[in-house]
Amino acid sequence: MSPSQILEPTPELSKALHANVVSDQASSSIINRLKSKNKELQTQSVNTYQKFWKDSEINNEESRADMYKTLTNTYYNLVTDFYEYGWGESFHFARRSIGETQRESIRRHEHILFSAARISPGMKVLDVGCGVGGPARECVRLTGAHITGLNNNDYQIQRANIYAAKHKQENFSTFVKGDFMDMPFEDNSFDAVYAIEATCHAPVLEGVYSQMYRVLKPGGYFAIYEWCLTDNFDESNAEHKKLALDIEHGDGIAKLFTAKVALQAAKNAGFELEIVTDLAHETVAGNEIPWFAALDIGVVSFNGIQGFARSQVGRVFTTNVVKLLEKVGIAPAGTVQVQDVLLTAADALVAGAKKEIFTPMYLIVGRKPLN
Ligand SMILES: CC(C)=CCC[C@@H](C)[C@H]1CC[C@H]2C3=C(CC[C@]12C)[C@@]1(C)CC[C@H](O)C[C@@H]1CC3
Repeated sequence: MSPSQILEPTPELSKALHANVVSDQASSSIINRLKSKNKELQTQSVNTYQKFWKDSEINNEESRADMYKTLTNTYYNLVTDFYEYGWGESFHFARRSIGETQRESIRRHEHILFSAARISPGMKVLDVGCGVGGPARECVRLTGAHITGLNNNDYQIQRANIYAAKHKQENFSTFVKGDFMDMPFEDNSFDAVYAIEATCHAPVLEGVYSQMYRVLKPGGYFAIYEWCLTDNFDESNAEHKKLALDIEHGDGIAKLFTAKVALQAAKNAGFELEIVTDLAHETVAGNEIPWFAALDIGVVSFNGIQGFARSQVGRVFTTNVVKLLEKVGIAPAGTVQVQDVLLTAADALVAGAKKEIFTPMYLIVGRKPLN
């Protein structure tokens, strides 16, 4: 396969691929969304994504890093509908306390970060890698700040705008298309910047953190949840390497970095660090249920569609429905592969968490010096 066979995830492609979906309402079902895709383009997008990981000249770390925009953008063109179906509007994990619902825990995890970033009413805040805007909408509700969501994926931006309209938040949020390694904003333009499980898509962490530093006003706060390999990760251990690769493949990540690299990158970017901790390994009352439990549910769950989708029976059910839809021509060819990629992600994330070699919540909070 040659890179010339790559289908670039341009705005035109996004329009053609999801044409009927974006004009649809916020809550259209996954079956309707799959039905509305441009089948040919969806199949070519699946093939493009898989080239980064299967037999092809771009199946290597260097190509994935060089082509991180194509890799991650294509990934989100394929998985966004599945994420919303099986997870919700906030694409991140959270620790849970006994009696707390999944949705409550997700919100609480966001509140922890908003409060660490000292976000208050009227502030101008940047959400880097905002997904379909779930955390941004919660930040508006909680703090009364104005949020700019930066995202390089056109489809997610369109979804975020649909949700903003549904929640009557158009005056409190703006969603901007752009690359977080080269942000389309002036220096010193935001009062606070945060990123939730998004900067792991960068080919170089220092690159994205330096951009966050540049656009932040002096004295402003930077707060992130980073996906990292922990100190237990052993580069020479084949099982560890395979898990890291499966997480990368399953989650659209060019390369996972260690917590040490992330910490050094934040220092090099210029931040004065105030909090650095792995929340996955913090034993604090109120967080009895680990983050990965949401993907390790057991045989079956009747806790809403999303709980069911994540259970063993739900996973098999979804795979079989997608197979059937693909067979009868309702879903584009390749959709089963997308579900498979996601199941690879789920298994590798849970295994990586249990071996304590991976965390999705390495918390780094810092400040841009006043002078
Ligand atoms: C990729 C990054 C940096 C963040 C996203 C984290 C999570 C929201 C996703 C990671 C694995 C995903 C899976 C699903 C939803 C979103 C994630 C938890 C599904 C439950 C969606 C429905 C599918 O049928 C199964 C998926 C398993 C993995």
